[in-house]
Amino acid sequence: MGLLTILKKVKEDEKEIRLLILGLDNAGKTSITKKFLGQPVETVEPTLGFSIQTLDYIVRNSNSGSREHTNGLDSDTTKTAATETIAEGEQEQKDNNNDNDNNEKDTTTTTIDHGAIQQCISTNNAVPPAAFSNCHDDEQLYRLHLWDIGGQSSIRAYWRNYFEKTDGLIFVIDSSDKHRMELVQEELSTLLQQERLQGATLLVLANKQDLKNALTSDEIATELGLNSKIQYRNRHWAIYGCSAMSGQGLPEALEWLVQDITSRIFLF
Ligand SMILES: Nc1nc2c(ncn2[C@@H]2O[C@H](COP(=O)(O)OP(=O)(O)OP(=O)(O)O)[C@@H](O)[C@H]2O)c(=O)[nH]1
Repeated sequence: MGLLTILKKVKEDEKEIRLLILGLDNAGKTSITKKFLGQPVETVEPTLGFSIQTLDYIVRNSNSGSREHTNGLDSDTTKTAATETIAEGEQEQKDNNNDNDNNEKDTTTTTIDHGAIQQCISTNNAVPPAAFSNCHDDEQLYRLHLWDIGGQSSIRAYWRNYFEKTDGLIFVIDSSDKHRMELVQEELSTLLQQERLQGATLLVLANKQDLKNALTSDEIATELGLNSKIQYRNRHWAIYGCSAMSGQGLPEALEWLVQDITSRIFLF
C-alpha cells in the first residue's frame, strides 16, 4: 500500500470534517466558534465540558476562484509550512464517551459558505439561509464538526478523549497572555506528540489581535518554534493572527484549514 493510499482517507460521499478546538482557558475558543457560526460573542461563559457545533461549508471549485485563493499566506501576519504529511499510525478505536459526566453537549447545524462567513463574521448577522446548502455543479459542500473543549487546567486532562478521527486541530492562543506562552508551547508540543493527532492539520490562531499588548503571529510563531522545531517539519500547519471580537483573520484561516484538509483526505 503506497503512502498516498494511506494518507488519503476516502470518506465516501459524506465529506465530513472533524475539527478539534483546543487551547488554554480564556484563549477565545468559544468566541471563535460562535463567530464562525455567526452568533453574538459579547457574552461567553467558560466551557466546563465541551460543545459540538456543525457548520456546512461550501467550497467553490477553480472556475469560481475560491479554491485558487491564496489566503494571503504571504502576508506579514501569516506563515505556513506545507510539507508531506507523515503516515498515520494504526489508530486504536476508542469510545469518545468519557468520564467527564458533567459535559455540556450542544449541537447546532449552520449552513454557510466562504462569502457568507465573511459577511457573517463582520456583521454578526443571523446565519445565512439554508439556500446555501443547494450546491451548484462547481461547488462542494463539507460538513464541519467543531468540537470546542474547555481549556481550564482541570479539563485539559480530558482533551485526549476527543482526539479520535480528528482531521484538523485548531489551537487558539490569547496573544496578550505573554506570561503563559511557555505553558502554551508545552501544551501544544504535548498534543502534537499524540499518535491519534499525527495526521491532523494544525491551524494556530493567534487570537485577541485587537488588544494593544498582543504579540503578533510572527512573534508567537517564534515562541512556539513553529519554524525551527522538528515536530513541525512533517506537519501541515499555519498560523493566523485573528480577533474573535472583530472577526479579523478568521475567514482566511478557516478557508486555509478546509482547503488543506480536503486536498489531503478526500480523493473525489
Ligand atoms: N479583546 C478580545 N477578547 C476576546 C477575544 N476572544 C475572546 N475574548 C474574551 O476572552 C474571554 C474568554 O473567551 P472564551 O471564548 O470563553 O475563551 P475559551 O478559550 O473558550 O475559554 P475556556 O472555555 O475557559 O476554555 C471572554 O471574556 C471573551 O470575551 C478577542 O479576540 N479579543
